Amino acid sequence: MGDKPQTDSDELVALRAKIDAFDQQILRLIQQRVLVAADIAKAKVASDADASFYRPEREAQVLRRVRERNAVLREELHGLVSDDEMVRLMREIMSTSLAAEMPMTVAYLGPEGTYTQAAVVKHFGQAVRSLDVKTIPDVFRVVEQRKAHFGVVPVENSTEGIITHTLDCFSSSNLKVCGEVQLPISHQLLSNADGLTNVQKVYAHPQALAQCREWLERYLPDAEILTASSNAEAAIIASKDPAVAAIASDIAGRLYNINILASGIEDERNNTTRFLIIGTDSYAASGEDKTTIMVSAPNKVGSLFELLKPLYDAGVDMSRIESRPSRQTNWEYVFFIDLIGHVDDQGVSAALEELKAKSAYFKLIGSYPVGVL
Ligand SMILES: C=C(O[C@@H]1C=C(C(=O)O)C=C[C@H]1O)C(=O)O
Repeated sequence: MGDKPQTDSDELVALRAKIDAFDQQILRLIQQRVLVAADIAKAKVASDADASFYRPEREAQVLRRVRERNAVLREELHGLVSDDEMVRLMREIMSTSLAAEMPMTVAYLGPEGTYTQAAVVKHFGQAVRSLDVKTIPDVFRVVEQRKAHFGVVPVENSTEGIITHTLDCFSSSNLKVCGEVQLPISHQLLSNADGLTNVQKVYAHPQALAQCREWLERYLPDAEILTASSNAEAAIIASKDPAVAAIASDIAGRLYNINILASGIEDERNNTTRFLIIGTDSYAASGEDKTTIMVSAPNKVGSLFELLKPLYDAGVDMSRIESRPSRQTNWEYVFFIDLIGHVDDQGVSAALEELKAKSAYFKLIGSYPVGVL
């Protein structure tokens, strides 16, 4: 390396010309793809003025096909782009396309920098408008009031289990689940303190505190532990006082100008949170779907067994069951059940009809594509 500007070899010049030619094609194809999507939007509105342009089931099918086709292309071309990466790129192209037609607003548990916001971007892509609200019930409220097209709420965590607050919101809301997204969660200890010994207080959302309990006991046994309404809220508090630390994401650290004192402090590796997408509409089957229902069994011996029997008989897989107090009568429960399949699938709909007939209360919370990203 000398002072002279480097001259590119003929080989490099030729390879760059190849890249330029591909870029031209990619640009043209993206513009053309978006124009076709715009035609689809017009056709949808022509057949139904209230039609929603966004179709989660179709997007899931497109992304699944990208994953399958990419696996074939990797073989054929000895391609280097992983299936996950290709799906993410396609997610962004669809996101941009949708925003060009109909900018969508998605409400989430704020403030900016929460994991829920990261889940919004993962599911809808960067082009979506995200609207931060203060609480999980507020997410439901703004979607009900049509101030946002969709909402994203956390529902369960692989370390800490169910987020009861979210399930309880479904009891009093008629919103439908129309999607799910999983996000690996890695927590950082954010603080502008000069080393761990100078941290006097730690703020975090109760879920994050629970996911980092062992780490805190080991490395900050003397710090006062305090809860915040969200991890990003905790980060804001920590940004104002160097004696305070917050448990939050690296995104929150960058956003609020706080250093990372320790990273990956969650007790379980593979710590993952599952989020639900909530909206006002139901959608058709994507081919690989889940259904969530809320039921209560009549108050007599063996009734839960009786209630679930139709699912068992029809061979419908139950992937989760959670019980919550009914909030009507003490010691009576409602059950939240996730099934594999869509309510329009023949086996599922027949089994659900039977289950409904046997239940004291039944509500379909939604059928939605199994998360692709
Ligand atoms: C183009 C459509 O509408 C929207 C855009 C999609 C896309 O860009 O691929 C897919 C589903 C919808 O969210 C469609 O329904 O096919």
